[in-house]
Amino acid sequence: MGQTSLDKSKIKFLLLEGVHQSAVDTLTAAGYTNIVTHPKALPEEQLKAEIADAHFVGIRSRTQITEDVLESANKLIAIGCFCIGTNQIDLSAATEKGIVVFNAPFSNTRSVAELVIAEAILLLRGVAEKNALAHRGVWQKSASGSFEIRGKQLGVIGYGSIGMQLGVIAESLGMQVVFYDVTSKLPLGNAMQVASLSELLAKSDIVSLHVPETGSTKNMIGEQELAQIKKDAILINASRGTVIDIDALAAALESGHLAGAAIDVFPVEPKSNDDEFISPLRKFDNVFLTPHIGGSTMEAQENIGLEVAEKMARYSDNGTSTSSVNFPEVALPAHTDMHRLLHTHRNVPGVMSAINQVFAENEINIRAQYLQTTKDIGYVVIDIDAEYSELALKKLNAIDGTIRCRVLF
Ligand SMILES: NC(=O)c1ccc[n+]([C@@H]2O[C@H](COP(=O)([O-])OP(=O)(O)OC[C@H]3O[C@@H](n4cnc5c(N)ncnc54)[C@H](O)[C@@H]3O)[C@@H](O)[C@H]2O)c1
Ligand SMILES: O=C(O)[C@H](O)COP(=O)(O)O
Repeated sequence: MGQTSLDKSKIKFLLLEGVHQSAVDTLTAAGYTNIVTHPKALPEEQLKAEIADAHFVGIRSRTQITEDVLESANKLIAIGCFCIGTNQIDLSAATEKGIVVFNAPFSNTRSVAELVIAEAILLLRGVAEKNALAHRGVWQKSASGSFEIRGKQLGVIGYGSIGMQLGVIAESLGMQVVFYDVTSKLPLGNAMQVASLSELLAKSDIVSLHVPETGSTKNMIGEQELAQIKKDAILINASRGTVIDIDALAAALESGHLAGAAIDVFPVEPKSNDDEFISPLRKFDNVFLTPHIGGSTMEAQENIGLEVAEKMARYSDNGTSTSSVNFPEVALPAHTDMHRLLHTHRNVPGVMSAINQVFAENEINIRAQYLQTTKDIGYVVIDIDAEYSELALKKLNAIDGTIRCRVLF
């Protein structure tokens, strides 16, 4: 592990929302000791106060990192999302400030897929409703409306990591899988891509959503789409709450058009476990309502803790930004005996030439240089001899277009 210009004990990691102990252990093993943890998301004002002197923040899906919050985070160099979704962060504001965002793109994939399969089986057997009735003393032994999952058609909307994993498990249970995605995807097993959302909705016995929260997915299942779903089909959403128009879903359940639903994510979710969960779906016995637990298994949380903490420690130690969701990706070797300058800048003509001029004009030999760019920003890493790093840092910071520059040694 490389050393950082700031003593490791002074680099503050703020970990929120009960991030798994494996994250703390990983950071501690990497030599970081200033780790502040909170079991819950913080109210906005407290978040602003605590993030003010943090170099790294670790969150899950509840903490909203808005532009306003980032205004208070002047020392922040990276955000670790200990989950898949990154929609809770204003990514363009973070990028503008040169803050790298990491997530765990695969660690809870299996957990979500397993939950969806379990819900699909139980909904096809009417277990949600029969269980609720039994708790109220009603004995409803009947085969009517109960079906095996074998031979049924599963429609997956969003055939990414979770959608694909779900499709594979579903096929192993004898289901047929169709999927709809905005990009062409290699179908795993015998799955088949359909050309339109309408086609998928009209064909499927079970419709399951696995898209990210974006402008294009907002309310993608509304009144019109619900009407296109086969009568007596079931709908599952463990992606993001904004994807379904929840009032339209309540109406489709009220009318009996759908046989049931399983919803794990909601347009508005309680801020903490102490707050009441309010939803028009609460009255339906044939609907599984779960508190955003698709990825909440011990296995997933431990793996996520390890994965994201490693990414943050590596970025802190040597500048590696591999698998960041908003930054040019640079995988860096160790920089033994050298000082390493990390320069983030707007990707406009002239910046790289101004950077290289600093070294030419001051007769500083570049021992190694790594550059990656995205459309908007460039990330250049330059290794030089130790004696020049203070001067170079000052000069690089003065270049027009610089977002941020730091030095590691
Ligand atoms: N409930 C939970 O606890 C939980 C856990 C993990 C992930 N999630 C959510 O699940 C989402 C999906 O996770 P993933 O790992 O499979 O993501 P992914 O990025 O691997 O896959 C998403 C897929 O959706 C497709 N897509 C995007 N916009 C679309 C649109 N408008 N129509 C159709 N397809 C579209 C993409 O092309 C991609 O194939 C995450 O973004 C996250 O919000 C929820
Ligand atoms: O994006 C995700 O991975 C899920 O929504 C899980 O979020 P959580 O860590 O808040 O459970």
